[in-house]
Amino acid sequence: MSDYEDAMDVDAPKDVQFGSDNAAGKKRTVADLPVEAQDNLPWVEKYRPESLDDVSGHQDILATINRFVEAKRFPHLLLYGPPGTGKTSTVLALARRIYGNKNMRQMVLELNASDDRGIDVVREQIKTFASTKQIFSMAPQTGNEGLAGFKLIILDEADAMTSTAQMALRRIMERYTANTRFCIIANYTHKLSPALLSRCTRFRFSPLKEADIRTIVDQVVEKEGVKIQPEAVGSLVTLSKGDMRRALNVLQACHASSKPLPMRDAPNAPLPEPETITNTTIYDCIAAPHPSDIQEIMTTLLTTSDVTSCLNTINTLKATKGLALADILSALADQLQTLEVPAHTRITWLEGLAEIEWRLSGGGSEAVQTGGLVGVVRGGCELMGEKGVALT
Ligand SMILES: Nc1ncnc2c1ncn2[C@@H]1O[C@H](COP(=O)(O)OP(=O)(O)OP(=O)(O)O)[C@@H](O)[C@H]1O
Repeated sequence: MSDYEDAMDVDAPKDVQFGSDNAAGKKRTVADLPVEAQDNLPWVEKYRPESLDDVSGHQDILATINRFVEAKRFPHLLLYGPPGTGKTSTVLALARRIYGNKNMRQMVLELNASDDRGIDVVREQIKTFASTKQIFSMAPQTGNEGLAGFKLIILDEADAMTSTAQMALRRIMERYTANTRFCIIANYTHKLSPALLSRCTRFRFSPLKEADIRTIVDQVVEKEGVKIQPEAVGSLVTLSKGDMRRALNVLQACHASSKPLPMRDAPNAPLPEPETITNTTIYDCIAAPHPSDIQEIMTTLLTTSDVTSCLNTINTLKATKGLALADILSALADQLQTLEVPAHTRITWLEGLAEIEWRLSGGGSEAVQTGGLVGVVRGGCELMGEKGVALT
């Protein structure tokens, strides 16, 4: 059944499925699922914010959206920004606030534009949904009756839509503005047509601040009884680079791998305590180079003028720890930034590292670019002459 049919098919009996509805039309939430089913859910779904208040960070955006709801005036919305920052969660929480769980099913059409991105989807599914009149009286308890008179179409990953589909969409947006609002979600605005952009109020979801990720991670750690060292939480938060989905997925993977498996010959024997998650567990799970490895590479590059031995150090670490040059490059760039060096050395490093990253992303050879990395860092050091760098 398509998303559109799913959204319109009020009486269809449903199996227990996250986000689906039961026969009475009540939207199922995570809390309605049996405890066992909840345990099997990915934590990103289990802890997806239910209400706008549960969304972490983005205070200004949430305040503006709340004002729209209170004023009962709603423009078409465009939410854009990097993955895992809460765009979809915010729109779903907003829809829940306007319609309540019960009516969401009839009033919201959620399409993932990267699945159904052709012209047919825009012409048929959206058009039919947008043009049908709402035949339900809205639940008065939401307090948003003025807003609840229109339908909401959520177009996730809209930057994957073809340009023809985007052209068709802008006509549809105009034609059905009387009873429909669009929420367009995208990672990159440059892939959306300017005509579409000008019809929406835009909100940029920037990468989440470390404190905002930590708040949710701490809550999940407590609720799930995760055994994790405080410094490992710090590393997880930093390595997530503003992506909450990444933080929760890594935490769940580390937690799963820290749990002992039942013994084959004594399956009912009580299980030993799970191992505590450490910094190393986190770095291994993310496959990020450990800080001590980066320190070793940096010390060698800055203090050894023999290029061959620099190359050997990096290649040995890459082979024994399974590190990728791209990961070494970004971690090393972060570390080099912190050093006090003359401007011309810094410029050489910044330009050179950016060049290597660009060549790697274009498919450049790891071996050749590893040599390039050594050349760039050593070249910057040579510019300093005898003085060298003071390493702490
Ligand atoms: N700001 C946030 N507050 C609380 N949880 C969040 C937040 N952002 C992301 N999450 C968590 O990460 C998961 C993924 O978030 P969501 O789908 O909203 O991201 P997105 O920005 O729409 O990403 P994408 O661009 O990849 O679709 C959510 O289920 C939720 O658990």
